[in-house]
Amino acid sequence: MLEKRTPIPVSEAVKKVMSIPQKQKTEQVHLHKAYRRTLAEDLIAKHPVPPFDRSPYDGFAIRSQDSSEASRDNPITFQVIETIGAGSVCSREVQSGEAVRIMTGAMLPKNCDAIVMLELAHAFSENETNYMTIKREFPAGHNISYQGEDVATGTILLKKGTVINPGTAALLATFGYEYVTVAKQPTIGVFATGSELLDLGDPLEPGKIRNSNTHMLLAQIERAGAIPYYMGNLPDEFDLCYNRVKEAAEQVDMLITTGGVSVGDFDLLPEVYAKLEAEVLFNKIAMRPGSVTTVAVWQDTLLFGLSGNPSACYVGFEVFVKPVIGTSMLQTKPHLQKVKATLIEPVPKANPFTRFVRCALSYSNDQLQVAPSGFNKSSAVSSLAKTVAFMVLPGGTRGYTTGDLVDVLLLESSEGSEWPWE
Ligand SMILES: Nc1nc2c(c(=O)[nH]1)N[C@H]1C(S)=C(S)[C@@H](COP(=O)(O)OP(=O)(O)OC[C@H]3O[C@@H](n4cnc5c(N)ncnc54)[C@H](O)[C@@H]3O)O[C@H]1N2
Ligand code: MOO
Ligand SMILES: [Mg+2]
Repeated sequence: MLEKRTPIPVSEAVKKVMSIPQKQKTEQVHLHKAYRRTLAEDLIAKHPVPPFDRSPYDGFAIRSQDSSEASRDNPITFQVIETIGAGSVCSREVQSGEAVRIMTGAMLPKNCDAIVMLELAHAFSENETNYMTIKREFPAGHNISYQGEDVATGTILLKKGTVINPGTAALLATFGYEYVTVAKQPTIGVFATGSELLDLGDPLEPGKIRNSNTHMLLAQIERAGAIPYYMGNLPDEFDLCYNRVKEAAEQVDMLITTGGVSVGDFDLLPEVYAKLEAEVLFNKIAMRPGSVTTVAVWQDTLLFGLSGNPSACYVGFEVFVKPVIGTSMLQTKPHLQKVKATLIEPVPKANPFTRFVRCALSYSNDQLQVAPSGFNKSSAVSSLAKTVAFMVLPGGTRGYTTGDLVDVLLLESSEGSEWPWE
C-alpha cells in the first residue's frame, strides 16, 4: 500500500535538520586563500592602528607654539632641519624655530604637534640651508593622524563566525596574520538519480533529459562556502543506488541526492534509507516547491534527498542544506537573510502550503521591489537563472497583489539570518 506522508511546517523541518550536530573543525590557511572563508576565532587588536602619531599630508611638522604669532603681516620663518618620507623617522628632536619636511604617513617627529600642508607654506633655500615661511597660526593637533584613532589595542574587531571579505583581509593583514584560523569547509557529495538523465555532452534522445540539478547544486554548494564533490548520475537501479550512496556517505561530510524521493515506482531513495537503517527526519513538508524533500541521518552524516524537479531541488538546498553548511562553519547567522520588499506584479495563486516563489529584485524610489523571475512551476529551470531571492508566501493565504509588502529571502547576501522562520 502507498505510504501516507504527513507534511510538517517548514520551521519544524529546518529545526530538525539543525538539531543534528555538525563537526565544526578548524584549519589554518594563508591569508591569500582566506577570502570567503569563515573566521574561527575572534580578531582582537594586538596593537593600536595607526601604531604611531603620523602626518596625514605632505607638509612640514612644527611645534604649534612657534606659529602662534604668525599672520599675513607677521610671517614666521622656520629652519627646515630634515626631510622624512613614510617609513623614516626623524633623527633629531625639533627645537624652537625648526621644522621638518614630512611626507604623508611619516611618523611625527618628537616635540612636533602640528602639520602645515605644503600648499600653505613658502619653502626656499639660502646659503644651502632650507627654510619655510607661514602666515597663520597652526594650533596644537592640527592635521595629526593620532596613534590608535582607527583602532585601540584590545578592541574586538571581528567575531568568530564572520565571513572574510576584502575589508576583513585588510584588517587581518594590518595585524600581521600571514595564516588565519578558519572553519574547515564541509565536503558535500552530489548524486543525481534518474534513468532519464544524460550527461553534458550527450545528444538528446526520446524520453531523456540532461542532468541540470547536479551542476546547479555544485554552484549552490560553492556559494554557501562548502566544497562540492561531483559523483555523477545514478540510474534507477536499487542495488547500484544503495551501494553508491553508502560508499559516498562514508567519504563526505554530507551527501545530497536529487530525485527519487517521491512515491513513484522508481523513486528509490526511501528504500535506500530504509536498508541503510538511516533515521528519516521528515519526508513531507508543507511547502511548495520541495514538498517531498527528505532528510535522513546515517552514522552522523546528513543525507539530503532533494526533489528531482529543478526548482524544488534549488529551494530545498537553500532552505535546508545552506544553514547546515553555515553552522558547520561556525556562522551565527547561517540562514538566508530575510527582508521586506514590495510586489510589483500580482501573484494570484492561493497558497495551501508555504510558497517559495523564485524572484528577481529591483529598486525604485529607494524601495526594494520583488517580482517572480519567470515560469514558476516546480519543474521550471528557466526562471532559476534570474533568481536572486525567494518570496515567502505563508501557507493558508490567498493570492497577493501589486503593492503588497512580502517577506523575501536573499540568496546572494553574505549577511544571513539567525532564524528567519516564524
Ligand atoms: N503521486 C504523486 N506524484 C508526485 C508527488 C506526489 O506527492 N504524489 N509529488 C510531486 C512533487 S511535488 C515532486 S517535487 C516530484 C518529486 O519527484 P522526485 O523527487 O521523486 O524526483 P523524480 O521523480 O526523480 O523526478 C522528478 C522530475 O524531475 C526531473 N529530474 C530529476 N532529476 C533531474 C536532474 N538531475 N536534472 C533535471 N531534471 C531532473 C525528472 O526527470 C522528473 O521530471 O514528484 C511529483 N510526483
Ligand atoms: O515537492 Mo514538489 O516540488 O512541491 O512540486
Ligand atoms: Mg519521482
